[in-house]
Amino acid sequence: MIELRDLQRSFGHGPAAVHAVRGLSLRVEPGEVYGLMGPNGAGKTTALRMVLGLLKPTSGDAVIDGVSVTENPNEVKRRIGLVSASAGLYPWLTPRETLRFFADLYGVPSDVAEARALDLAERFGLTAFLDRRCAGLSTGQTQRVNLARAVMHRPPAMLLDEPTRGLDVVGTQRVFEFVRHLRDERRAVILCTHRLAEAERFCDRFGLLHRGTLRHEGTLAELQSATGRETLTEMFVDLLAEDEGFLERPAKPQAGAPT
Ligand SMILES: Nc1ncnc2c1ncn2[C@@H]1O[C@H](COP(=O)(O)OP(=O)(O)OP(=O)(O)O)[C@@H](O)[C@H]1O
Repeated sequence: MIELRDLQRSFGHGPAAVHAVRGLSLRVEPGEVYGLMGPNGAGKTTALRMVLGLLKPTSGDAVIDGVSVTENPNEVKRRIGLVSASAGLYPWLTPRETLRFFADLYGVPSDVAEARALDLAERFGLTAFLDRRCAGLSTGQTQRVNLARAVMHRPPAMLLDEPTRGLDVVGTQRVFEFVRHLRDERRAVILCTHRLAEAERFCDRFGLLHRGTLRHEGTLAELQSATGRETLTEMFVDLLAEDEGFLERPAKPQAGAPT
């Protein structure tokens, strides 16, 4: 289970301070895919970096599978798998070496790691290039290695930050199948993506983050009823229009008003 407890993070001090995350609390149960959605600059990556133990919260905490990130960041790292568009691979390693390297890093015994690497290579279609250097892999092949790498240590929690960035339709489809698989394996998943239509289909629940604050939370049906909008795209446009006032939006339908 992933639990964020009143997480806050500011950068800088005084009037110039950026309050990137302002009191974020949420819970993701095993087997649940939670879409943490928000426009650019909403605070998603900052929140994920705190959950991962890469950035110290100004206040608050995140608890992964019962372990507090502020008290025990190294134990938390063992319990989380990260897939990120910006995570590169070591170019001089092969995919097989990459999987073994990460297994080692997380303390997976080497005989288990060998069998697991072969199993994941099969599942993610890496077999044909398992012993080629990562430097020569395409974006799609690199992403497949990244997906396999993230689950080598079988973490109960998964964070996916823009996992489809730069991928074609087939690559995108593969990522969403991976998400479905993670749910079937009862992992707790947080997914951040700007692919709103896909997120609508694949996430069980959503948190709409704007300027560091969770503005709406719930299933798609709950969000639709809270916002009066049909799609996540329309909900996003409303959030942005609130700030910038430059978009002319049709008024939300009033309850009971003639249509
Ligand atoms: N190291 C930093 N120093 C100063 N400001 C930062 C730092 N990291 C993030 N910010 C600011 O915090 C705010 C939230 O950024 P963050 O990257 O978390 O947003 P995001 O929701 O992930 O956006 P995107 O969808 O564009 O990736 C932004 O205003 C950003 O400029």
